[in-house]
Amino acid sequence: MAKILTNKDWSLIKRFGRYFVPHKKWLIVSLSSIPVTTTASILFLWLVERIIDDYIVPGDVTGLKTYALFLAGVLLLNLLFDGVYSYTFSKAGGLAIVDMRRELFGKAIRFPMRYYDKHPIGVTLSRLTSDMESISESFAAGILGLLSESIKTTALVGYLFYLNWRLTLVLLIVVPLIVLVMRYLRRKIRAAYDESRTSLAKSAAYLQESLNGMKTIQLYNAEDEAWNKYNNLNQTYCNAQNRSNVYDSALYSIVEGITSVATALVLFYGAIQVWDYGYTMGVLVVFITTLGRLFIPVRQFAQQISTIQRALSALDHISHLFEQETEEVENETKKEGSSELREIRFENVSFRYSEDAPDVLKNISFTLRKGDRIALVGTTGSGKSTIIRLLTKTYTGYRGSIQINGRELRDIPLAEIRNMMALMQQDIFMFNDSIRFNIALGREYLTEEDIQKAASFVYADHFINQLPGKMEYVIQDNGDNLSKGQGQLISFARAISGNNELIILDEATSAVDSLTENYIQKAIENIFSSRTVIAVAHRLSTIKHSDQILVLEQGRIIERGNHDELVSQGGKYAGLVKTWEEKNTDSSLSE
Ligand SMILES: Nc1ncnc2c1ncn2[C@@H]1O[C@H](COP(=O)(O)OP(=O)(O)OP(=O)(O)O)[C@@H](O)[C@H]1O
Repeated sequence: MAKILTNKDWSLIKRFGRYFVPHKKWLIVSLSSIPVTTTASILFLWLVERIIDDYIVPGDVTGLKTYALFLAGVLLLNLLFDGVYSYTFSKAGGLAIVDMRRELFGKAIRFPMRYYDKHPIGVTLSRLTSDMESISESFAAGILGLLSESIKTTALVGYLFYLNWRLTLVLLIVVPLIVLVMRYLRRKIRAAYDESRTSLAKSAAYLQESLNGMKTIQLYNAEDEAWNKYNNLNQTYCNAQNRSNVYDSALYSIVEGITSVATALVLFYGAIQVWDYGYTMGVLVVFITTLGRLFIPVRQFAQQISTIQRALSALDHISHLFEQETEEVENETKKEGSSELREIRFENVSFRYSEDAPDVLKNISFTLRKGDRIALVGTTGSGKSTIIRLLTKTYTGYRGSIQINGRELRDIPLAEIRNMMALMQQDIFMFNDSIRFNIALGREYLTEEDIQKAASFVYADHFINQLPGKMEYVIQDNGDNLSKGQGQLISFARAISGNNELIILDEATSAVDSLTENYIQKAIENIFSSRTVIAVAHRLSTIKHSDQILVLEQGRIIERGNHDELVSQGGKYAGLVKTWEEKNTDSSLSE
């Protein structure tokens, strides 16, 4: 087996072997049954030889009956312990895989945002589902059989040596040939499996993306393009899978052929030995019986090699996920209340999303004190959201300095930051659960009163009270059964309920009906009058309520001041306001 598995495979096995440690009692029971089944197999051969030579050939029927009963007992014992072995081994494997899956999901929910920027969700999904499935199947079908069969085979070969070493050598002539074939095909099988796992993950990613965007696909009549793309990805997967099937079958057939040759050789050479050297019929029958039994594991081994290769390929993919660094984990992430905030200071902050990308923020400096309201205004892509992402530590790696209460942001634990601020997002994610759940979002310290208060503070109670079931109303499909404005009000209630000092408002640009718009404006006024706010603002009313407006263009702050100051300066901001006043059709200040 050492030649069949590479060093990398062994290190993968060692690395994931630790998941078996907590379930070792099942492994111990399982492994202890191997000596019993191995002894029973040899005992079986010995009994067959005795029955033939001592009772069948001389015609002793009474002794034959006793030995036949003995033989049946040995077979029964073998069956029983084989059962114990499979059950306990699968049990240990199943438990280890559940642990592995749990740990991997635990990691996946802490991957930094930049991980999900670069890796489609579907790929991670496929690692967590089909790769895990494949490890679990391979474990049950592959390693399970391989382990006990290799021990039994070794013991059987030892016994055959003891019976007739010449005949055993004839039998073993074919072994190097089998190993060579296995080594050659192993590489091919592994490559095909790697390709098939990768293409499966890609097609799962596309499937997930198109199911998410199904409404858009249908609205834009893009069904054919989506179908063709999925079909191509699926075809690539199918081809890779076919290739691995071809190698699988080739391996199986070649080993089958080689074992047939070995059987013929043993029969021929064995018969000569019986005639020329006076070996008993019993020994020959034992050899022929064992031949079948001996090559069953070898044939199985050939098959198991592919199952194991599939598992190793899946393990390899999964290990990349395990190696992925996660965000800082702190116990107090869900701590009640907020950390105190006195001042946030950006000094000459520049940032780019990756090494080879251009700076999207250039020398940004501003100060926000407790109680201040700052509005970030600017054209699309000017860097407003990026400032928010840096402040919330969603992205790290900025140049310059960002200080909160005099401490550098990169040195402040993530949990402390998250306790200090709450984000009201444009694209809020809604879970398929009640409105109550979607506001509280698992923060156990929030009481029913906190949730109700938060809803009424942001004027969400008006529409919630009209829904069937009120707070129990179940939100579906990421908010499809709510209007955009209602979704925003829930996002406000979600953010405000945590009592965090700083509210970060990423104002939505989508137009809502005038009644909801009215509630949204009043909610923002309420938030502005009670908290420290930094807002990516699009509504003129929001901007006018701010103490300081930062106008951004291509990653730089080009103007700063309050509404009146900026209007009187007659610059970019004044132009934006003028355009808005001329249009005067809606309240958005976006270009
Ligand atoms: N995850 C990302 N990876 C790489 N580049 C990004 C990423 N997010 C944003 N950018 C780029 O950074 C620049 C600033 O984007 P940002 O989202 O901060 O703009 P914005 O002012 O908030 O725009 P909008 O008003 O449209 O939301 C843009 O050029 C954008 O393409």
